[in-house]
Amino acid sequence: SGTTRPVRILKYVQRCANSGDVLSVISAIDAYCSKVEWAMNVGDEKGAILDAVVLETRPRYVLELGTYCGYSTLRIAHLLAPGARLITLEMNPHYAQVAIEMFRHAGLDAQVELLVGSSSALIPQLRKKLDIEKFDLVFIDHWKVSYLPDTKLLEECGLLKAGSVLLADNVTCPGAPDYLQYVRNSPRYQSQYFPARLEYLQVEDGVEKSVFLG
Ligand SMILES: O=C(NC/C=C/[C@H]1O[C@@H](n2cnc(C(F)(F)F)c2)[C@H](O)[C@@H]1O)c1cc([N+](=O)[O-])cc(O)c1O
Ligand SMILES: [Mg+2]
Repeated sequence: SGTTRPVRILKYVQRCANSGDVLSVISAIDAYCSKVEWAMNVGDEKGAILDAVVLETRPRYVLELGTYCGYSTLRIAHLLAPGARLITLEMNPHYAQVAIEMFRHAGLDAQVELLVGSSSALIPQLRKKLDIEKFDLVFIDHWKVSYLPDTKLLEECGLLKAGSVLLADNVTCPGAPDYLQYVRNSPRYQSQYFPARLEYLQVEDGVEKSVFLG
């Protein structure tokens, strides 16, 4: 039909979730994607791991690679302290528009800064463009082949400091083997794996938390 999957998810949220209530938006997305059609949101099980890492990190500056419908953006934004900044990168303008509408429905559009473009174009501009020195937390959930090159780009651009936390989705399914090998074998990272099911399915996945040591 004429709509895209993100648009169908957004319409369901706008119809069924209470506006201004981020938790009802999050559960509406999970309800739709578990009952009606699967979508690549981090989901509730891995989302709870993301929540725990956000709460323990108490980040002031957060970067997300891969906004899609904004599900994980909302989970993160909901747990940030006032004054913290959440930057999310999306290269598909259509997905970006859906995400902005999703943030509006949740009442969090003022809490999130969404940039549209490729990571290779945007990451080198972040310091100058956004006046951000370093990120305390990076949630990586975009193209799996981009995890490693973009992590190296974040290092080269001086956007990580000792203690910066990288949390990567899907390191088991679909998998990011070169990224895993890098963060698990580099002396510059302390890495830890959290097994969890792939969103909305009985398939094994997991997230990798890697602390940059400087
Ligand atoms: O392919 C998956 N995810 C790819 C996710 C891709 C999303 O990240 C955006 N992006 C690309 N580059 C940038 C940047 F940063 F450059 F701006 C942003 C893309 O436009 C898309 O919205 C995936 C697949 C499965 N699965 O089970 O197949 C499960 C999952 O959880 C997944 O995340
Ligand atoms: Mg994912």
